[in-house]
Amino acid sequence: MQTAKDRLIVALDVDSREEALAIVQAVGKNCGTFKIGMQLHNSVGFAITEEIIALGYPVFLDLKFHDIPNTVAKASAVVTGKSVSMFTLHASGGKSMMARAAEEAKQKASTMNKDIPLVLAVTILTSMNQKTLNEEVGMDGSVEHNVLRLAKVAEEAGVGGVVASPQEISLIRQACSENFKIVTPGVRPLWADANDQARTMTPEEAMTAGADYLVVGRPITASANPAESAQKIIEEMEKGLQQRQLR
Ligand SMILES: O=C(O)c1cc(=O)[nH]c(=O)n1[C@@H]1O[C@H](COP(=O)(O)O)[C@@H](O)[C@H]1O
Repeated sequence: MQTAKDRLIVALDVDSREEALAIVQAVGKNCGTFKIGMQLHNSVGFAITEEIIALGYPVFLDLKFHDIPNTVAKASAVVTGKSVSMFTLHASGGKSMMARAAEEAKQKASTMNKDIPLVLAVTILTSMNQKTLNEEVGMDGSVEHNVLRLAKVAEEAGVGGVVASPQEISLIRQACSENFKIVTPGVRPLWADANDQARTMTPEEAMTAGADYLVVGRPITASANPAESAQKIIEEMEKGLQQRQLR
């Protein structure tokens, strides 16, 4: 059974190896996985993923692939070859793109005799609200309707889970199978700024609602004491897990 700590993913949204390793050193004991996104990866390349894995931490490589199926499938094999534990693609790339990526990750992991990474489909970014989605992106309907629709397509395509806001967890849980993973950014303790996140919940609320993993960046990495902030978040997550077990 995974503890609250195992379920906390800390986003290393910084520019350099040194800044990333300083966070790893500060909060390594207080989280389960480190997420490397386009900022850090595009600054220093795969070296930092390899270094953090070599230190013994699982890495979630969040490059949000969105391209034609063949390109995304081949990129999925590349990141699987780097032994990442999770990686992302955009659900809006379509079913065939997601299916090819999941298949390629499976095959690559099998040739390397390694665990298959958790392939995660990003539904609707947590920074988006209804107005942006409808008027700028041009998707009709509510955010919830679109998240649910994309989550169902992702599950049909054979990926392992989705990235969505905590506000959509219960809807996804009702519509998708129990072992389909839900990873939620947009998590904000009451003591932290929302920044550019639009659809948020507290760590306790997100865990109560049924999230498998929470992604937290700035409330930890930009705080005066990252280890203490991570520990406070874990305690809030524990309360949520207890609520969930009581249901
Ligand atoms: O795929 C993601 O991880 C992601 C999807 C999404 O919808 N919203 C979102 O915030 N994220 C990522 O989650 C992290 C959130 O960071 P903070 O807002 O600083 O907690 C960032 O690294 C984002 O890239």
